[in-house]
Amino acid sequence: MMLEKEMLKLLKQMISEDRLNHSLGVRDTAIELAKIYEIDLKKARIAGLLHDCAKGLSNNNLLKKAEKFGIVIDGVTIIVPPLLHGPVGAEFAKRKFKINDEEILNAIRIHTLGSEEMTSLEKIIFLADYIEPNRKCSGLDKLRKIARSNLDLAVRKACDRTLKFHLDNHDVIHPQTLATRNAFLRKGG
Ligand SMILES: Nc1ncnc2c1ncn2[C@@H]1O[C@H](COP(=O)(O)OP(=O)(O)O)[C@@H](O)[C@H]1O
Repeated sequence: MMLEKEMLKLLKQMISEDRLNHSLGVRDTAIELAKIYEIDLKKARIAGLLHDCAKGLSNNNLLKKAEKFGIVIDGVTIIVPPLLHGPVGAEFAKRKFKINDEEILNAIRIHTLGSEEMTSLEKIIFLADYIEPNRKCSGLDKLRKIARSNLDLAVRKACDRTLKFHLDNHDVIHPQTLATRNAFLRKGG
C-alpha cells in the first residue's frame, strides 16, 4: 500500500483545495467515530481521505469512466452523473491509490446513497461525509451528536435530510436514499 503522504500528494492533483479540506475533515471525523465504535482506525482514515477522489471529474468524464469500469448506470444516475463519484472513486482508489481492501473500497463506493445493509465502516464514512466540521449547513450539530451515540439513527436522519433537501430543490431523487432510510428506520434508527 502507498504511504498516506503519497496518497495525499496524488489526491491534491485530483481535487480542488476546498474538496481536499473537506476530505481531511472526513478523514478526521471518521477516525473519531471509529474510536467510539471500535473499528479499524486505519481503514476509516484511508476511506475518509479518499472517498471523494473522483469528485474532480466532469459529468462527461464520470460517465466515460463508469462505462470503462463496467459500473451500472441506472435511469436516475444518467440524469445526475455526480452520483457516480463514489463508484468511480472506488475504482480510482484501487487503480491509482493501490487499495485492495474491499471494505475500504465498498465504503467509498456507497458513501453518497448508502445501502440497506451497511458495515460500521460504511456507516461511519457515510456520516463523516455529512457531519465533518467544514460542513456549515444549519441544524447539523444535532446530527453530529447523534452520530456519536447511535449510528443507525444518524444514518436514517442523514437520509431524511437528503430527501427533504432534494424534494425542496425539485431535484430528481435517486430511490436508494429512500431504500437506505426505510431499512434503517426498521433497524430502529
Ligand atoms: N438521493 C439523491 N438523489 C439525487 N441526487 C443526489 C442524491 N444524493 C446525493 N445527490 C447528489 O449527488 C451528488 C453527490 O452527493 P454528495 O456526495 O452528498 O455531494 P457533496 O459531497 O458535494 O455534498 C450531489 O450533486 C448531490 O446533490
